Amino acid sequence: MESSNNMGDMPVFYVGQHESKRSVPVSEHVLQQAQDCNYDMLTTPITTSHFHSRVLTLLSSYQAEIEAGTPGSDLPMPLVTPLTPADSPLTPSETISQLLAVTSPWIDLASPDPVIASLSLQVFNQEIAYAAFCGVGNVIIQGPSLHSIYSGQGLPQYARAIQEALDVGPYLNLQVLLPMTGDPSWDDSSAVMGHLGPFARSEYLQVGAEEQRHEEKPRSSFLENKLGYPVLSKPNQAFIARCMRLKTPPWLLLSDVGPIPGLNDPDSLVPVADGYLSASAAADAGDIQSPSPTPAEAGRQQHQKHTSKIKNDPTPHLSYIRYLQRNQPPKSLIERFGSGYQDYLQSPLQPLTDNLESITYEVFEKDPIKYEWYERAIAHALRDWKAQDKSASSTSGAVVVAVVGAGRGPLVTRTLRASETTGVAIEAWAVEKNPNAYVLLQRHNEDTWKRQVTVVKSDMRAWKGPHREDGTYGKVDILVSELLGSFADNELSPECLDGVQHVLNPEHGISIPSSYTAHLTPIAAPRLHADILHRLPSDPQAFDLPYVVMLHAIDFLSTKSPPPAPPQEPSQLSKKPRKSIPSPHDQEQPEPDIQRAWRFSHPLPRRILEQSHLRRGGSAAGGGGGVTGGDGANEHNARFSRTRFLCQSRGVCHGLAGYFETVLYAGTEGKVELSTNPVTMESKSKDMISWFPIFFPLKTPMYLPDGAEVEVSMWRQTDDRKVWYEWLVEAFVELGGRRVRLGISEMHSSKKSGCLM
Ligand SMILES: C[S@@+](CC[C@H](N)C(=O)[O-])C[C@H]1O[C@@H](n2cnc3c(N)ncnc32)[C@H](O)[C@@H]1O
Repeated sequence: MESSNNMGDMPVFYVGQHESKRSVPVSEHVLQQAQDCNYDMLTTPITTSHFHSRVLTLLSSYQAEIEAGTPGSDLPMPLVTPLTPADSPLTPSETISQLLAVTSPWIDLASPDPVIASLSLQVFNQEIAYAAFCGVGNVIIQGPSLHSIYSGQGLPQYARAIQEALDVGPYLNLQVLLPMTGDPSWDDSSAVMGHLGPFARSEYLQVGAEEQRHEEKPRSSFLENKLGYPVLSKPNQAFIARCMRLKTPPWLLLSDVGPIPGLNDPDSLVPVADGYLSASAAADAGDIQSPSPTPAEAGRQQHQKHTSKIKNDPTPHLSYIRYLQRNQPPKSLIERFGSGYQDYLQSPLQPLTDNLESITYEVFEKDPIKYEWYERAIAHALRDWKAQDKSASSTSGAVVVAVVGAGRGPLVTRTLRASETTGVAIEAWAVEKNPNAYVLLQRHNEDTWKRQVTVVKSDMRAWKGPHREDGTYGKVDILVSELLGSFADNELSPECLDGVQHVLNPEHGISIPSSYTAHLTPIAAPRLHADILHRLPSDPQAFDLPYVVMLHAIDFLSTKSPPPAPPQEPSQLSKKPRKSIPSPHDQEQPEPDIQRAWRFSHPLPRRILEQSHLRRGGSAAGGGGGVTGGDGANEHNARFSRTRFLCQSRGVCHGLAGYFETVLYAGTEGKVELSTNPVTMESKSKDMISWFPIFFPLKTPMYLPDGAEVEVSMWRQTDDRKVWYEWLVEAFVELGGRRVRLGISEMHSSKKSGCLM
């Protein structure tokens, strides 16, 4: 279920109330009372217990005939006659669209017994049709039992029923309820009186199926803290926090947490669950794990005081949820900046072939970290240069610094500032090939840089270096560039920097960045897959392209920590720590296994560039040509990696998430680094917003069972005219001590839409 609110900095929670045995029909008065108590919505059953009894009577007469000896083959299917007024509390009204209608939880659409399945389907269809007729917008449907999910038995029947319901009520939103447990023995039907499931005849049940069903205590997600207050475990809090940061956050439904207070006495004053808990409840609400440090007597007193407070709160579960809402951490910078971009697929920029618009530069320049870190790196490099007494390339003795690919000039400003703060004199150059940005660079030089910079309009690969008065060209001591894409090298930084390396001081020259690495991990991303699938008819290459995307509704398939432990007793919860991604709002996310694919560093060793020049010339000494075409002059920038990931829990792989890290400068004062890798971004460049991750999709999603191993082959290919990526995913399992390949993806290739050099 998704709300369409426009979120500000704090998530908004829409909270509904559900009673599985609601005794009164939901009238306008009931709805008003619920809203006065701070619920946003209510559920209503579509049919009554009268209808339920009618269906049970029908079933028992059928079974009586069978027991009396009539062969089942002689009997027609029992037919549920149309609804009567006594069968449903619903009627078309003004308020109906504000209600969530619930289909009967006592049917079993997936039953292996054809009679039970038929009765269930008849009930379900009548309910759906009547709810749609009354003008209901949202219908909640009990999901198939976990037993059917795990055995696969009856699931197609269930799925077909849902498909039919979508035809019967084309304007209905159907929400399928699924338990948050992975225990297949959990039998939800045993908790519902008069459920049709257990009436299935034994000849239709698979051997052992009955034994697998255990009587279950009614379960609750809520735990009691030491003061008796209902609270959620840390993992559940983290799950809610994560969901509430989605572009369209889900609604929350509190199920069987007590009736709506004050219904019998309209004049009574009911306290509103405003999210301000009593001091003691609040102190404890978020921390059910801490042992009570108070002496027994004091604890007893406090408990008594608190119990009376809970008694005075008629909706403690709602109060707690509102408390969580009030205490959600504000959105991080990247979340605020990227809101609206979640799971929105974009084509990667190609700043080498295309000339960027001013607005694109403006977006880059909003990053509060990237430029700051560059300034630090430049300042470190200048201090080291001075301290190590290196000779500079200028005639004046100033260190020559060139920003290549200067855009609108933010890195030039930072370079000048680094010189000022370190007191190291520099000669500043700015090189840019975009003619429009060049206009702004010149204007900046006049207006803000006091003509301290020499601005050059040139492709950096064609730039001969600082032009001297005597007509010669000098060298550059520090070459500053920012040509990185979401997968590090995908905007052709290696090719551009190779092309400008000839201007670098061959002895002491420094490149900022000095190196960068690409990283990847397999992910489940059904929403992205569906989006790309929709594009396929108009773009047959849609699965052969990487996309830049702010990944949101995804799961990391390979994590470093063990899979979630089974539910623990509240008293055990303090023994948690698993390693987790240090994110302010989601401490419980296990750390994904994100592996390095490859690395580039600058400047390149002299001999590698020399060989490249030889190959470009096409001479015999340059070899027999490139393996993917051309003369192979750029082949030193081709890469291949094979990485292996263990996926503890089953899932579906829809593709690969890609990230990068870069060392801007590593010197005597340590390293200055940037990272978009979720594992290291907090420690290396927290709050950096310039880059979203990259996504390499798989055309055919790959099912992975528990414990599967995923092997990713990734290539960076080049034919001297362009650069492209190829990727292939394989899945393996251990069977009887042997490693068996379970599946292999197509070979994906972005060659047709490669990045032009
Ligand atoms: C990602 S933008 C960075 C701009 C700016 N340095 C910043 O950080 O805001 C890369 C810039 O490099 C320029 N560029 C890319 N390849 C280039 C090349 N071969 N020669 C000169 N400029 C280039 C692009 O036009 C663009 O302005």
